[in-house]
Amino acid sequence: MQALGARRAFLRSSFPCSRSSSSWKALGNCRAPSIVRLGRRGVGAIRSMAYEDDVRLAIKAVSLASRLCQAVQRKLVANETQAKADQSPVTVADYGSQALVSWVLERELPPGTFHLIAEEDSEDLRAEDGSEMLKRITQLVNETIAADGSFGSTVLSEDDVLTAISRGDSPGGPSGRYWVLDPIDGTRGFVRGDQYAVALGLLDNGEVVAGVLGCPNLPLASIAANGAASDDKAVGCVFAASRGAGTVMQSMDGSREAQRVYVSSVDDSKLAAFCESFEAAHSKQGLTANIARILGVSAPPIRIDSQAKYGAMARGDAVIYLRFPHAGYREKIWDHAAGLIVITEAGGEVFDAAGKPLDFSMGRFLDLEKGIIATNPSLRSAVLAAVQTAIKEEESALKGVSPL
Ligand SMILES: Nc1ncnc2c1ncn2[C@@H]1O[C@H](COP(=O)(O)O)[C@@H](O)[C@H]1OP(=O)(O)O
Ligand SMILES: [Mg+2]
Ligand SMILES: [Mg+2]
Ligand SMILES: [Mg+2]
Repeated sequence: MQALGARRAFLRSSFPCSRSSSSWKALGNCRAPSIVRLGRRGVGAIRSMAYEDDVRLAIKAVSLASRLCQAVQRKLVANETQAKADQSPVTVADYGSQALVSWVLERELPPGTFHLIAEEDSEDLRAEDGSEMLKRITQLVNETIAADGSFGSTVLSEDDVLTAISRGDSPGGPSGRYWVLDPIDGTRGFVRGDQYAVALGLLDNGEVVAGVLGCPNLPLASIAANGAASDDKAVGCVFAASRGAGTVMQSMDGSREAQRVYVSSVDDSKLAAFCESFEAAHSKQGLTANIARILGVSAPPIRIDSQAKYGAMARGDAVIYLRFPHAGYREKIWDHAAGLIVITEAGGEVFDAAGKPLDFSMGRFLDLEKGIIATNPSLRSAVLAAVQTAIKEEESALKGVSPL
């Protein structure tokens, strides 16, 4: 286990420009552009410094895991995907990503301080018919570590991989520090060859204080609400945020400078594009169409898998995010922790259908009223009112009575 000094040295070697800076400029890019504005001073700046090393470490872990996912997505084969008990898919990349992030965090954090709440568990891999998959995952993890080059000649055994994955079983709760991981958010998008995200958040006493979203397939250029394609075809974004320090976006391959991003300031709902799940099975697209109608939104929905939506919204591609799972679905904290802080530190607000903030202090699940909504402060009341009207209309239609 490493001392804090050694840990700092590792972080500096991972992010060569971080030597002297305590600002967001240090996040993986030497030449920060003029649009990187720190803006906040005093308490905000002090608070942001509290999580600076955590964010840097999270970026390192998420970037490594994203590389593993990219390698798998390029040549995804059918026997690398399984169905879980709830019929959702899981791939070697979900497991590999979780193993890598867990292993890196455990290795770099001070002894005894690492607690992880993550989506996957190792049960199926420990079963007899999981052994081929475990072998493949271990190979992928070791190839990714070797290609990165910053961990010496480390080679993980199958047992190391199982241990790293199993570490994600923390129950969470209202006190203490917990890392929260969705190793691949949007596995259906990943398998389809579309959008997905590696989502890593940090909870401190039940509140999200930092988050990093790796979105390997998200275009660096904004997604136009009218569907028009940009000339800039580069993809691969990392969004990073921590309390009081704002949200930055940088390119995954490090070729472009980090820039501070902000949610849209559009305050006329008729001009506000909204984003939602690509999968109709994940969110009620009929309900969201009705919310859009009430708000007078004319642009078609921007449909993207995963928390990549939160990243896209944080930089202003869409002004509203609407998520209304079908009856019986329970939201998990790893599906929203990183995305929430990426949006809020970019100036947005995230709340449920009762207008309440999301509560991350209750363990692995979110207990909320009927849906998740994000928008900017100017549109909050109008969007919430439209959501509540549309839900009433839906309930009345189900009961077969008029809402009036
Ligand atoms: N039946 C379901 N309803 C809602 N969300 C689901 C359902 N099944 C899986 N999910 C999760 O929804 C998220 C995808 O979000 P979106 O619909 O916005 O793309 C993922 O976190 C996905 O889990 P997973 O992380 O396993 O992919
Ligand atoms: Mg899943
Ligand atoms: Mg998910
Ligand atoms: Mg997942």
